[in-house]
Amino acid sequence: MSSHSPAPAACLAELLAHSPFVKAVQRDELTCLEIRHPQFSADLLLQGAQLIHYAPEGESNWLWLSEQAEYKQGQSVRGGIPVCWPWFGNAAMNPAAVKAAITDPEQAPAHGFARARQWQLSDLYEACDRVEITLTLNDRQHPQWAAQLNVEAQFIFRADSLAVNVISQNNGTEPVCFSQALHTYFPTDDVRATQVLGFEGERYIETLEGWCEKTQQGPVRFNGETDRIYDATRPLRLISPQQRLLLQSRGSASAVVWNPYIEKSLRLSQFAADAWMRMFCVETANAFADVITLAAGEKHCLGLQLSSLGQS
Ligand SMILES: O=P(O)(O)OC[C@H]1O[C@@H](O)[C@H](O)[C@@H](O)[C@@H]1O
Repeated sequence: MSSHSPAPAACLAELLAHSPFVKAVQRDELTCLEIRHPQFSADLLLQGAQLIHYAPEGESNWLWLSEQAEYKQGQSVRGGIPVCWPWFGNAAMNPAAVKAAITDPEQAPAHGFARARQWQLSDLYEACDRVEITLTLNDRQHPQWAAQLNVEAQFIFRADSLAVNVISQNNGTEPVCFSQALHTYFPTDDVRATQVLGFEGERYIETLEGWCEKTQQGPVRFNGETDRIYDATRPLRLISPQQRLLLQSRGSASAVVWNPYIEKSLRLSQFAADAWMRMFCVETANAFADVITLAAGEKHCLGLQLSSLGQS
């Protein structure tokens, strides 16, 4: 069973009417593609190309989604996998080569503009063992962004794994430098009993201590506010009390590990005061020194794959 469908936005509902596994539903102001396959389920928002749910059949969501999540146009939903593009984090803290394409880094929104924009369904493939969806961002103009980059996001859902790829292509005539991240939120029963393995011995930037450089000793644990940019050279194992996942990346040499802990939680939107206990972010990135420069016509793929490590 399979179907290949180029899907212009105008006929989204019509094309999905023939889909065995995918339908478009409204979540308040946002359109969500609900994927209900016999082997897995997923919910993908067209705004931001933001995946907010993926679960193999019989399992709970592998992604954390805030119970206070709001589905409003122009604001990223708290949870899932926001796509930060074409700059990561505070624009002003990016290297000069990235800031060269940002008109006024002091005024630019955090994490770029793609996460708050409407993307379009451009390809859909459905089979007995997987669903593949490609979303394209057609509206790539922003007052703060002076470069010409195309971008699409591919999602490959299977019974036992999830893959997400963000493919950027320079369609201008000059080289473009940019940063980005797949800002994945993971659930945990208790972040204080959660570990991230695979950064041992790696250098990281401690953004909470004046962006100083440190070296990771042992697993990453969460005992306070955490906001670090790691060199990432190996697959990561995310070990929480109820879930053990393997996170593999491609086209990325950096990863951001984030938990707001108690005080910063109070300042976050769509975030309960105690939600810091139930989530952590490990973001597959091109950030800090690991930025991407594309010559005219060149492409780059930033990707992640999540699979289960089984029970301990
Ligand atoms: O609230 P936002 O804009 O989604 O950002 C959440 C967090 O995203 C992380 O990537 C940053 O390292 C944090 O500093 C930031 O607080």
